[in-house]
Amino acid sequence: MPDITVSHLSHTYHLPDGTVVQALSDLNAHFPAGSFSVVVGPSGCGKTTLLRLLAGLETATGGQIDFGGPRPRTGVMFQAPRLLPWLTVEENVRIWQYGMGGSTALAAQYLHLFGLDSFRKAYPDQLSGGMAQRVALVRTLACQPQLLLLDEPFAALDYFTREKLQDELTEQYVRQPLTIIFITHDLDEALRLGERILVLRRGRQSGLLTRSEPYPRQALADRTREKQTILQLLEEPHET
Ligand SMILES: Nc1ncnc2c1ncn2[C@@H]1O[C@H](COP(=O)(O)OP(=O)(O)OP(=O)(O)O)[C@@H](O)[C@H]1O
Repeated sequence: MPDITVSHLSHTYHLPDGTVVQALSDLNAHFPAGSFSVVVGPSGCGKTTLLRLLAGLETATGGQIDFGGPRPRTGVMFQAPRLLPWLTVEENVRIWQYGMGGSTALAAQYLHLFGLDSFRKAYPDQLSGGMAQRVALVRTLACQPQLLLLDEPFAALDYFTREKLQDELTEQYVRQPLTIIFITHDLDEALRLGERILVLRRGRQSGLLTRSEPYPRQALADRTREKQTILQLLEEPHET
């Protein structure tokens, strides 16, 4: 899969009272093929809008996204698992694969890898929040995406479950060719996951950090200096 290049991307929303909201404003960004990028920034800076545009769920009002060819096979995951309550765990994974490729064997393989064998026949309301989100991740991966877009997928989870899922995600990332773009407002999560950390402020990129530390990364490593850099990027007037 080729690199993804975002050029002069803008997006505006129009509220019913006529107010125009500039969610993204002349954003330029580069997502190399096979890299793990994290987009971090405060609430309202345009993170979800960027992800929705990358996913093709909305059309940008300006600028372009160049996928270097046809749009890659894309998996999207949100903060809520959005499982279908009338289907079992296994059926939730299988129905997602419909039209996207992926076999029963692959579904079973991912359920096994993520420790969900004994919950295959369970229904979503029989799962904990962490387990439901793990199913959502399995469901996305079992479609063999080339591009994985994740919008704060672990934000609602407790600390320990979040760390476990972060490690499980990086384990998959290391195992298979995958371009990941992960949205978060949590600096610890950004530093734990990202090889490239794109700092977004008021709809524009205000900085980019790169990290080469191998996975799995220590959860409690001292990252004060990097956090300070990101916080400065969020404070200073941006120049891109
Ligand atoms: N459907 C919409 N209609 C109108 N305004 C919207 C819509 N979606 C987002 N916005 C506005 O666009 C701006 C960017 O929103 P977006 O959800 O992309 O930010 P975000 O960084 O993901 O925020 P959060 O971290 O709170 O989810 C915000 O001012 C938001 O209020």
